[in-house]
Amino acid sequence: MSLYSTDTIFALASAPGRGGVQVIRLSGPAAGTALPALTRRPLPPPRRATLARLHDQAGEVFDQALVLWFPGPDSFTGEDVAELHLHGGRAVLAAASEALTAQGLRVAEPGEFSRRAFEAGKLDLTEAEAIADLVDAETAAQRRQALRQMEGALGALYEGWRHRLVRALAHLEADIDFPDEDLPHGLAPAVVPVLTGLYQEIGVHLADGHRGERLRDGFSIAILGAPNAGKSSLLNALARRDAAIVSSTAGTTRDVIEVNLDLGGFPVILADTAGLRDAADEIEREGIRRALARAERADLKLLVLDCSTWNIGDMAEATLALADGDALVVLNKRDLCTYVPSMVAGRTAIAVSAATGEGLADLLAALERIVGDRLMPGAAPSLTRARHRQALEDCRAALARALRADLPELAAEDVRLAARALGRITGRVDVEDLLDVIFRDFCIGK
Ligand SMILES: Nc1nc2c(ncn2[C@@H]2O[C@H](COP(=O)(O)OP(=O)(O)OP(=O)(O)O)[C@@H](O)[C@H]2O)c(=O)[nH]1
Repeated sequence: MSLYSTDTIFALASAPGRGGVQVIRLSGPAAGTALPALTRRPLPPPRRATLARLHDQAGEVFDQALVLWFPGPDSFTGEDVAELHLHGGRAVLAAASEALTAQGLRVAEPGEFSRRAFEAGKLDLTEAEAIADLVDAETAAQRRQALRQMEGALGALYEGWRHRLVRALAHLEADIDFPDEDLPHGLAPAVVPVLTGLYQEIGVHLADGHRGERLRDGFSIAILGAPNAGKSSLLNALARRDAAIVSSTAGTTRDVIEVNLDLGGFPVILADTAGLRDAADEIEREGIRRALARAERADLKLLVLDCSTWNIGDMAEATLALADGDALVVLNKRDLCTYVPSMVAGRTAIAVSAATGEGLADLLAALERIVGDRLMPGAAPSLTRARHRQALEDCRAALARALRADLPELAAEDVRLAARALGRITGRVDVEDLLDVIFRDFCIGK
């Protein structure tokens, strides 16, 4: 249980500042007395918005507001909860905070409402994480993913797997503990297909190209190329603002400059980098080192070549060396070229002019397609955090050990570890349900 679970907490649930309405949420055992103390009236009927005048300690009315009462356990936190829908403004907020503090309520810690909801069993950890993701979502695809997770899709997938494991474990343990009992035959062998099946399913879930994590964090694209190819101009044109400095002096960009884009609902982080060449200047060399490091981490590289000066001999070798599977070739300055090749080094090239805007729509469409293919959610919910991935990898490693184990006792221990690893994702790590399964399925000892 939380350290503070007997405290009654309150916090501003809406964004601070001036506005039509601001919402203060209260949760805890004293919510049911704090609300009548403010309204000087009995509690309103549950879950019904009621207009009330709110009073401070001295009896002065500080606002006329809508109040709501959510008695526990049917509330977000599972505790008694009240909401004050006040007029938005600093003085009203200050008066409400003072009145609540005077009644012994305290300001909530960050995330404390969700934490209480988790502790009351109202949410699992994946759902709590999804609330944070929904609030942070900046694009439509991020919002959809967060909502799906908040509605429990990811938690249900992992809980489903955990239940299968717990069941398998119950079978294994029953075989170990009660070898002479009147149990169905061949229990332990029956466990093998369950473990192999789960091992494979988790493997497929993990091999998703990190789409859920990418969608949450943003798909990263690094713009690379020789100095003066027009990388900064391209970034500015795609971002529709002057984020990076453009100049005819080669070697202008020294550090990595990032802008966020929304490409067809998918979040993209576009990074401009220093032009690649053998630089004499120490700062420029550091810029190039950073450019290469950024390219290494990028999900996609845009190799920008100046089509007016370009020929294969001139092209910086480093640029070509970077042209691995995740690269798109862009021929810039097409306004200066009479001939624009459609292929470069065996790759399709997209010709654009960052100066006139020509070809940018084609480039954006190509990027949108690539990003969409890589991030589009599948039928099953995607894992969204490195924490989930780590736990699933631990689970899979434990399953592999269990399948290789010589003794049922050793197999059982690894299956237990595998189930715990899954439990870490949702926050359900209890073994009570294991006992439930044993007694329900086998009626051992009646
Ligand atoms: N005509 C024409 N000029 C362009 C185009 N794109 C960029 N330029 C010019 O090319 C020069 C270099 O542009 P930048 O965007 O600074 O090039 P960069 O690749 O970022 O250069 P570094 O920072 O040195 O690596 C500038 O004078 C731009 O105005 C284009 O499509 N057409």
